[in-house]
Amino acid sequence: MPKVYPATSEVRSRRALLSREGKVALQVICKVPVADEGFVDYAVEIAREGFKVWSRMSGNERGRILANAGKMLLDAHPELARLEVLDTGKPLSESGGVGADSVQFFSGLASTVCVSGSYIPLGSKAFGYTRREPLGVCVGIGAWNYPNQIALWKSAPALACGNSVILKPSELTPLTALRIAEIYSEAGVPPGVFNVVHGDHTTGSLLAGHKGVRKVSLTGSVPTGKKIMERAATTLKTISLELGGKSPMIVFNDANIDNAVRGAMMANFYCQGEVCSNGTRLLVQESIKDDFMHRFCELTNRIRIGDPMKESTQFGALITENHMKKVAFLAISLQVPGLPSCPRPQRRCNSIRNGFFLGPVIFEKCTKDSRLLKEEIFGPVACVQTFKTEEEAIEMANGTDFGLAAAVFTNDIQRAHRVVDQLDAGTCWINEYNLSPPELPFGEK
Ligand SMILES: NC(=O)c1ccc[n+]([C@@H]2O[C@H](COP(=O)([O-])OP(=O)(O)OC[C@H]3O[C@@H](n4cnc5c(N)ncnc54)[C@H](O)[C@@H]3O)[C@@H](O)[C@H]2O)c1
Repeated sequence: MPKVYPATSEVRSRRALLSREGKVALQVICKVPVADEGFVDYAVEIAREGFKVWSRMSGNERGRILANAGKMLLDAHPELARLEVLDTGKPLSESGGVGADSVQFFSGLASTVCVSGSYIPLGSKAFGYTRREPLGVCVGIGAWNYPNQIALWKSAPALACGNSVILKPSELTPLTALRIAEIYSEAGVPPGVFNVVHGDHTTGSLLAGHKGVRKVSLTGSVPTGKKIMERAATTLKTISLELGGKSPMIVFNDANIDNAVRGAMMANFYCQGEVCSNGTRLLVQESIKDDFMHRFCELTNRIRIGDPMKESTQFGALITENHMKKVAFLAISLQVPGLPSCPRPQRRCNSIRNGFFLGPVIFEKCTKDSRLLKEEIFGPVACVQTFKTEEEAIEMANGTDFGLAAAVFTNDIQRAHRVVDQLDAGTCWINEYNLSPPELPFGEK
């Protein structure tokens, strides 16, 4: 059952919304309580009780309940998508049922991979065996860009393996987690097994350091990852960190250029560029650069920016005013010298008053030591560089501290795998970008 805690202080979720008439309004859409130390203790206690029940059930029973939840989450997709738009400002067309497929996938593994161990014969007189056992209370701490997906990607495998979960969504996007908790509960997940605790970094820090918690999984920034690592070390708990990115997308001159441009659009402007794995460093072979840029700018100029609740909108608002200012600052003031190659959509954004809108920007003259190429911007800013040889492309691609993702676009299958083999990145795509089904692992190397 979702727990409701009395408020000690409040986080206000403030959003710029475009109404159906196209008018813009800044409004408070909800207030959520911030869990303090007492509430965190309470949540952990409840989750420990839930764990006793859930971990004793067979994998098959857990799988059946999770399969129910997966189906109910899919059915609730329109409602969850609208909540996600309210939470994030991203367009409805991109707020799809991401995450429900993960619950369905892990429901199928609950009675097999999640619980099975191995049998090891030790001669005629003995044998040994290994068991996969649930850890206990697992905490998920989420970022604001994909609240629905993060809640489900974190909870589905943990629940399938018999753990109980406390989810702390980002303080900027509190809405979907509560609806997800209701759906889990209606699907048959026992009380105390999936719990939502709201709050900011103080609540996250309390959870990360809590002695009753066995594991913390964070999706967030590198600085937060370091802090959680420190806090978790005080009680020697296991952690998983899904952090930031500055990923390369390499386009060779034998690639299908239309497909590569489609990939570059997905890798930079989907979800207003607020995607950790985005290919924001576009490395294009010199001989096709003009053709690539022409088609890339043409498609970028056609992006439909506007009311995120409209089905036809492709590009919504950034998460907060502060984030918009940070993205704009990095994008505009750090590019020296030269103007962006494709600033036209910016003019459309300027005509939308009061919203946190920032149109897509493409820079094609990025200098090697520019901060634009080094720091995660987490907004709709693409940086194009050129290379001459395969070796040069690999060296440029690996010139980052963030080894999250990468992609290679080429029609030469041998080259594709040869280059991927040398890329220092967790997820590598070939002639694709940001494809992340639940069957595949996702994340850092
Ligand atoms: N690799 C991935 O899968 C992935 C996916 C989405 C977003 N991200 C990354 O997330 C970042 C953007 O999200 P954000 O701004 O919400 O990140 P953030 O690090 O500011 O916050 C993430 C979460 O951590 C909590 N938090 C902050 N400080 C904390 C602390 N000291 N102790 C415990 N919890 C704390 C926040 O309340 C929030 O819930 C980007 O860097 C992006 O690349 C990564």
